[in-house]
Amino acid sequence: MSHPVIVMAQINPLVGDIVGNEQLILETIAQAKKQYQANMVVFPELTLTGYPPEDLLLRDGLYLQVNAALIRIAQHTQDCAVILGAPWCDESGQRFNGAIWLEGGQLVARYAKQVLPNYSVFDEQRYFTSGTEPCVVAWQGIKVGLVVCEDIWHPEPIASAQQADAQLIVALNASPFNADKHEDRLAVVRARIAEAGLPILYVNQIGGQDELVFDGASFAMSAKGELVCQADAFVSGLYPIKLDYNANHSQPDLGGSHHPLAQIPKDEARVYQALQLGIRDYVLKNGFKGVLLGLSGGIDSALTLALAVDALGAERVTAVMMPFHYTAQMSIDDAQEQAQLLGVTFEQVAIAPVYDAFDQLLTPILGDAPADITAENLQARIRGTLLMALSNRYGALVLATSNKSESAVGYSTLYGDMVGGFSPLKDVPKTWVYRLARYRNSLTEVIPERVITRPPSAELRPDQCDQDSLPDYDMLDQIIAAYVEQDWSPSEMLAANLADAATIERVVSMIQRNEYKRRQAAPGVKVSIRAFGRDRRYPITSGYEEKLE
Ligand SMILES: Nc1ncnc2c1ncn2[C@@H]1O[C@H](COP(=O)(O)OP(=O)(O)OC[C@H]2O[C@@H]([n+]3cccc(C(=O)O)c3)[C@H](O)[C@@H]2O)[C@@H](O)[C@H]1O
Ligand SMILES: Nc1ncnc2c1ncn2[C@@H]1O[C@H](COP(=O)(O)OP(=O)(O)OP(=O)(O)O)[C@@H](O)[C@H]1O
Ligand SMILES: NC(=O)CC[C@H](N)C(=O)O
Repeated sequence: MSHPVIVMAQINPLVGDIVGNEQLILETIAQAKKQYQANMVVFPELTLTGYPPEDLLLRDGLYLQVNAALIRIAQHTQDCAVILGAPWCDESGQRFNGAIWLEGGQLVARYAKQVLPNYSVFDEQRYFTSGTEPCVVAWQGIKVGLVVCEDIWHPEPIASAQQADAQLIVALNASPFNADKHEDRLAVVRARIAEAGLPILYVNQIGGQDELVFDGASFAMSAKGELVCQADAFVSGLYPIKLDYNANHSQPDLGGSHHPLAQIPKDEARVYQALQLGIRDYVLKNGFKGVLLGLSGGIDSALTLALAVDALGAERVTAVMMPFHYTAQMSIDDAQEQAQLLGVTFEQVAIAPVYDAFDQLLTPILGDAPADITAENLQARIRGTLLMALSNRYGALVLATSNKSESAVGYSTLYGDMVGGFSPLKDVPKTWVYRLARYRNSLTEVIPERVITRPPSAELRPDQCDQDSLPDYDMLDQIIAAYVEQDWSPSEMLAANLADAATIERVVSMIQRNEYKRRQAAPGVKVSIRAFGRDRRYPITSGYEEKLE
């Protein structure tokens, strides 16, 4: 008996572009047939709309486009089954998150996702009704059960497919990245295999979508829980797997793939590549020619620049140094050196004339007050205005450089260094900014060593240093992780010795007070278990306080 070939299609759809996604699906089917003689091609969750389509799911027109595309795609399934993700809407207006089986030119079966995630970044109960039935299809002498993403994180959907005689589980996923997610997925699929004893094919999408990045890293596990195929992370690709039958043909299993098991990057490399893909897809999918950013000689803008160049190529990146009286010569030198090392266009615009003009206009109103936060923020806002002017003229997106530590405590200027369309380091704590900078330099040195070793400063007043206003970053990041990601109380932080009582209370209060700034901040890639943005929804106007008991 021949061994049917199943191809996992790890692709990068564009949310809302149903015609473009149909084209990508058709090209992928053609390639899977030609290159691997595929008998089945499996795509990720909501392939046709991309994930997450959010309120596009509320538009009637979306379903018309999806249905028309399905009819056209079915024409290409005469000799090969195609399983893809698409939403549907029934006569009563209920919407379902579907896995669609196309074969022999027709729609053979349609499965409705049973477990709809509604936590963290997910909002599926806003749109979809849960399915209640398994969907098991006879194919090439075996029975194949379909599930969709969150289904696999719970025992019941696979148990019900098994009761309906499924012998192989095919899971369509849109599973967003966080630093631990790959291991979590392997563990969850192993747990399902331990319960059901069925082989599982896990197909994930890749690509950036606003605040999410999908890492792919699709895989297949045999009924014994062995990894028989591991796709690469962060790239599109086709991964063929042979279906093996044993002697009596009753117990099919997933056999080998000629594709060697991919190495999934770890630690800093993993986070760096996620950020790189998130930047690339945000910029290109939104139609920008390139990016620009203020390069200050500090570590945040240095890492942002390195990421941008790795994501887009040096020719699409411009760095702008905008010195003022408080800018040290070494900042200018280091910025220039980094721009040269990376081969990006480097512009210099001194901001003193603009600052003086503002000062002249404001003095009659404000008087001769000593330079305070007003003067500091003015410098940041002049820089923001200049960057936006360049953006308008060149069609380049401005990258903001704030990190997660700064966003947490509001250590950035509204309409100043917070300007920008995308904020790559938004979910990267300052301590990780250093780790990622060192990691990038371990590949090739693109960030001057002094940028990494000198104490961080906003250079908005003479001899300013971040640690004049903030606790040490090691301590600050521990408090932020405990409060924002782990939901610890101040008392728990004190008991764990994260800092002294006054520091804990001060940082917690700063995090609470600065929701208004975060709500106006540009989006950025989620890489942690809880990012600011959709993943953490707090009121801006709030009287809630949390103090030490
Ligand atoms: N609840 C609320 N809802 C809406 N808006 C609210 C608000 N509370 C204040 N505001 C507005 O926000 C203003 C205060 O915010 P903003 O003008 O940004 O100013 P502010 O937060 O007072 O100061 C900026 C801070 O960021 C630091 N910084 C700036 C630039 C770069 C860096 C760096 O190292 O990366 C650090 C700087 O040293 C300073 O500590 C208020 O004047 C008010 O207009
Ligand atoms: N002299 C400058 N020229 C160009 N851009 C600047 C300048 N000063 C500040 N900026 C912009 O404002 C952002 C915030 O400034 P800040 O000094 O906090 O960041 P940084 O210099 O990158 O890192 P660090 O906080 O470690 O010094 C910078 O990342 C940069 O984009
Ligand atoms: N699209 C989904 O259902 C995703 C939920 C799932 N737990 C994941 O993140 O992998």
